[in-house]
Amino acid sequence: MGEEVAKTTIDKQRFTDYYRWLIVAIGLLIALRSIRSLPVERLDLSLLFLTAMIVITSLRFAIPIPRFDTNITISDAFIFLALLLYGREVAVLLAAAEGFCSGLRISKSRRPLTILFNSAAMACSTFATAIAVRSAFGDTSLLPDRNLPVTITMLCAMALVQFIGNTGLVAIGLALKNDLSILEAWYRNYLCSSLTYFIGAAIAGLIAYLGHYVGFYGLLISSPVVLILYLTYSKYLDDIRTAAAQAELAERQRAEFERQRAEQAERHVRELNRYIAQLEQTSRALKESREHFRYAAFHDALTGLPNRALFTDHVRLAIERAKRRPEYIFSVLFLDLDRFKHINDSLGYSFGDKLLVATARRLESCLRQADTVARFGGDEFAVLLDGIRDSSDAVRVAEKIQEALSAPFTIERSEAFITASIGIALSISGYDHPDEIIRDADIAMYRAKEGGKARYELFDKEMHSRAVARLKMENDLRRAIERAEFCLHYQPIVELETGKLVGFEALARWHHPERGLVSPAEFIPIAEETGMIVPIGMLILEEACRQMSVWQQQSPANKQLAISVNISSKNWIQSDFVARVESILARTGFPPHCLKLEVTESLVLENADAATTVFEQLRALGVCLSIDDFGTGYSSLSYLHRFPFDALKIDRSFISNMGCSDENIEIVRTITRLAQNLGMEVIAEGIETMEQVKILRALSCHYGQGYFFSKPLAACAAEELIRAVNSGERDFFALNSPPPIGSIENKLIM
Ligand SMILES: Nc1nc2c(ncn2[C@@H]2O[C@@H]3COP(=O)(O)O[C@H]4[C@@H](O)[C@H](n5cnc6c(=O)[nH]c(N)nc65)O[C@@H]4COP(=O)(O)O[C@H]3[C@H]2O)c(=O)[nH]1
Repeated sequence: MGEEVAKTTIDKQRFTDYYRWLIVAIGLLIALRSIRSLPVERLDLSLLFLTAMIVITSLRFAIPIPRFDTNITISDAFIFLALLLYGREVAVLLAAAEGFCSGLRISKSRRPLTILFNSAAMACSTFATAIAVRSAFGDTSLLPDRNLPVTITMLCAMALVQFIGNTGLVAIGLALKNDLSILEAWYRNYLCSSLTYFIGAAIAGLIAYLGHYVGFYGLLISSPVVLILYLTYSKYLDDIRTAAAQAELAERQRAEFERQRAEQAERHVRELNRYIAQLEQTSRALKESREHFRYAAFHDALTGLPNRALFTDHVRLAIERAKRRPEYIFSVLFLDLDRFKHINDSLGYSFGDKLLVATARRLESCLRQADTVARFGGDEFAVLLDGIRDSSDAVRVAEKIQEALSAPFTIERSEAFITASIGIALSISGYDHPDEIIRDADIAMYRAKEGGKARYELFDKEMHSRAVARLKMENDLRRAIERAEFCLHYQPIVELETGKLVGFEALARWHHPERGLVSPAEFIPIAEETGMIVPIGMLILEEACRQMSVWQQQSPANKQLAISVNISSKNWIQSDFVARVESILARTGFPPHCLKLEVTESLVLENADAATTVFEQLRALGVCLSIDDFGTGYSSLSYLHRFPFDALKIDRSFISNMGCSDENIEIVRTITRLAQNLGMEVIAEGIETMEQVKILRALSCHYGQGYFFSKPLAACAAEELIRAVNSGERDFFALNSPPPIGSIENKLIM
């Protein structure tokens, strides 16, 4: 391929050279002919000057035309002048000379053929011009005699033929060399140079005309003016060139500036795009986190169920709908898993969490799409049944839930069984606020718990009244602590063998301003639930120790009287409980070994770890510990040896039933033996008959308390009892001896 191109190029060059040699040959012939016909008689000094001018100007001077790729060569003008003044032969020879000299000037390669071709082309074109002008206008030297339009036409014709002839010959050479059409080569390279020919012809015409009037020397004298004009024009061109260069430089600088600005703008756009991308990413992340937070704010993290806030919102919408459409009924079910704490304690919190998640899924499976199940926290769930017909629909769902939960849960290869207590509240009661219906469902759920758990209860107005009453009691209880409305009653504890008074059990009473004495069975559970038992328990303990200390000091016979005080687990799990007991003993001066703290077995088991530590510390103080209501718990016997108990109180239910069956007697016997084997004292509670005393004696039970000996007595009555026992006026086994009735209330100042 490369070789082919090279061959083609060589061929073209060869053809171009042939052509040039042809023109050189023609030009030579024309030149020879012109020499032969040269009008020697007309050769003068002016012609010599003209020849010198042509040689000098064609060698040296060419005036470039700004914006056009061509020059005005003054030598053209001198050739035209020679034609006008001396005729064809002189003009042809001078043209050949001019072509040769300008060839030397123009040709960069200085190739002889190029220089000769240039010379020959000038000779040929001048020859043709001379013939054409002569044919059209006759003798050219007659110029001054002609009128102006003819002169101008002739000069134009002269310029045109010379232009076409000269540029045409050169264009053919270029076309051959560059493989172009002649017209295209001519058009591209020489069209714009036509101007130089016309200007040359005009200058020649002008000089010839002036020469006619001022003569050769006049022209010679005026030539400095021409030179000045030339130099001025040349200077003018230099200025233009300088200005153009400056403009070009400015343009380049501007272009460079524009380029830099464009680059900067592009950089800015890129940076902006980057920022936009970052912003979009940040905005996406913010949106995601907003969604996440929104979800987290309204959902339970463990089960993914709606939380209380979202559930309340759904209930609010249901209430509004119920107000708009009276026939619309909805229901709220409040669920609490029974004994879930035991599952957590025994199988661990992680297991408990998984069980809650599984429970959530089972609850969902029991409901329709329109219903909402939420987790309120812990083991509490709530269900909103949307659009039901009546209470039977809600009951059916509650039963369905209980049935679904009754199937065993298999988690981590362990099986767990749970039940739920469910409270149901219906919208027909007319609610204004979501909290009200949720509260009522909660109340009903508590009722279900009280009723034995694993059941449901429908909320009714009576429950509400009870709840309101309970709330009132809570408030009253708070006030009771501030106003010290509590007092203690004391129930004697008797040695069964001898009938000797060994001590008392302190039992709290609340002296309510409106209701009179309130039983502890009523207010202690509320105090425990609300935490108010903590301050109440410590007040009672202090008062019991203070009172017993007073009685002990009244008589030497009383020195060994002990006091048993019920202590709630909420009290003894307080970190400073032991320290507080110690300070009470110090304040009241009561001997620690006469203080017996009674704890309930079920509460001990629920807090087994804390119990072990606290009980050992209490034992270290010298305080005795009794386990109360023994036998009512579910794992009574197994844990007895784990804790440092000094005494065991057999629950009243076993004692009162002893007369009914031998079985109960056997139970009491077993408990008594077990306690004695473990080195513990045994106290029977709730002795009401002599027969029970006899049985208990036969079973070797040490101590007893109950209405048979005395009801709990107010402090002054108990004091009277002590005095009567000490004086022998009172014998606990003498059935007819009048018991001091504990009707006198003793208001404590706490
Ligand atoms: N039917 C019958 N009842 C008898 C007989 N003998 C005694 N009782 C009653 O049985 C309860 C014995 O107290 P408890 O088992 O510790 O049971 C107590 C105890 O668990 C709790 N409690 C009483 N006072 C306090 C206290 O100060 N602190 C704490 N945490 N709980 C207390 O309240 C429960 C009830 O106390 P009370 O109403 O005083 O009821 C007392 C007492 O009056 C009897 O022969 N027959």
